This record gives sequence, structure tokens and C-alpha cells, in this order.
Amino acid sequence: MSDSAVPVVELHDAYIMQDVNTVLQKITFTLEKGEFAYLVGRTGSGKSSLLKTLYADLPLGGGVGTVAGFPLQKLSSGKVPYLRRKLGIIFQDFQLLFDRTVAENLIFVLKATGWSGKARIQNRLSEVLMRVGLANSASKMPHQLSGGEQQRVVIARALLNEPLLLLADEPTGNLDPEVAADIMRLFVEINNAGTAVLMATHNYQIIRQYPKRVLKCENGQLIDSTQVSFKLTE
Ligand SMILES: Nc1ncnc2c1ncn2[C@@H]1O[C@H](COP(=O)(O)OP(=O)(O)OP(=O)(O)O)[C@@H](O)[C@H]1O
Repeated sequence: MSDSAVPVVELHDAYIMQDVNTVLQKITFTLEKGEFAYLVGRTGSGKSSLLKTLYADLPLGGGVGTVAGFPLQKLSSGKVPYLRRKLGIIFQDFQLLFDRTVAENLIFVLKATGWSGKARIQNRLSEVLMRVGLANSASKMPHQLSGGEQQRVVIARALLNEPLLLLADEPTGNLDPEVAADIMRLFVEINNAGTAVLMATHNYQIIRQYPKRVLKCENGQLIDSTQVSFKLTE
């Protein structure tokens, strides 16, 4: 099988755990290269725990899982940074460093992930800022940007290493509806360019506006809109 045919995420009978507590059990799903899926479910149903398991912040409790070619059930801590370099991770609370400029925020990540050479770094910086529509904001401090612009910087940061997969946890959570729709359009653009996206959200308006595959955490299970039809309610 060629690399491009290998799914980005493959879970089989996987257990998602918080300590000794099982959050989701026997979940099986595949996310193909370049696919987009929403992850929904009530508060506390396990969306964040599932995303954390996919980026190896939580250990896989049982079953088998592969993300970007890395087997989760036998991932040593030394391999975790290599897995994370294949992923773009976006949280609801922006987690920008507020004591430095947009450019410095991005350069910090580039250097931490092994980039060197002033010109290479500068080029990559310009590329990602252009991509998220912030070409003129490199020298601004985060507090000089709106919430939506800050979220764009977070997305630019997640794109630095050309991830195979974007994992986003409530990326539109704190934004007003128009700004949320702008951010969603940006995700769609990124996805159209070939990056797979798994996006946890409570924003059903966005899902109705941009209908795509939906995975729902419910009663400890994961249900998949491509296999079972269900209503978009919490
Ligand atoms: N750090 C933690 N330690 C122990 N239990 C946790 C921790 N974080 C979450 N949990 C528990 O795990 C379960 C799943 O929580 P999780 O945060 O994955 O849900 P969620 O669907 O993402 O919720 P929300 O929509 O509110 O973000 C809940 O019962 C929660 O209380």
C-alpha cells in the first residue's frame, strides 16, 4: 500500500481512559488522508479525551490505534515529539505567548521543532501568516489582535510543520458567529489543500452550514454518521 493510501487515524476496539476511568470503549474508526470529520457530544462525553489520546497526551487504554503511522499502543515517550510534528493541535484557549510578537510565537515553535537558518524560518513564517490572512501582523503583540485574529495565529502555528492532521478542540468556542464562520472557512480551505481535520465542536450551526462526516461520543461509545443516521442534538 502506498503512503497516500494509509489512513491518518485508525482505531480498532480502542479504550479512551482518564486514569482508571473508561471514557469511551471499543471505539473503531478510520480517518483517511485529507478527510474532514466533526467530533460532537455532550459536555463530558469524551471529545477532548479522544483528541488527547490521538496526540498521545493520554495513553491508549486498550485496543489498537495508529496516528500518522505511529502505533499508539507502543509509543515510547521519545517518539511522541515525532508524532506531534505530523499533527497540528488547536485548543480553545489560544495558548499564545503574550509576552512576544506573533512572529516570535511562531519562531519559538519552528526552533523547538528543529528548524534553522534565518531565511528558511522567515520564509515559512511569511507563508503561514499569508495562508491565514495575517501577512501584516507579524510584528504585533497578541493583545493587539482580536479573538478571531489570535485564533488565526494559533492555526498558523499549527500549520508550521505541514501537518497530515489538524486536531482542533472547540476552535470556534469563544468567537462570535461571524468570526466563527470565518475560522471555519479557513479550516475548509486547509482541508481542501489536503490536510485531514478532526474538529471537536458544540457549534451545530457550523455543522449545518458545512455538512461533513460527524462522529458522536454518546454513552461511552462513538457513533459515526457514515454508518448510523442520528440527529444533531446534544
Ligand atoms: N484531567 C482529568 N482527570 C480526570 N478525569 C477527567 C479529566 N479531564 C476530563 N475528565 C473526565 O473525563 C470525561 C470526559 O471528559 P472530556 O473532557 O473528554 O469531555 P468533552 O466531551 O471534551 O467535554 P467538553 O465538551 O465539556 O469539553 C468526563 O467524565 C470528565 O470529567
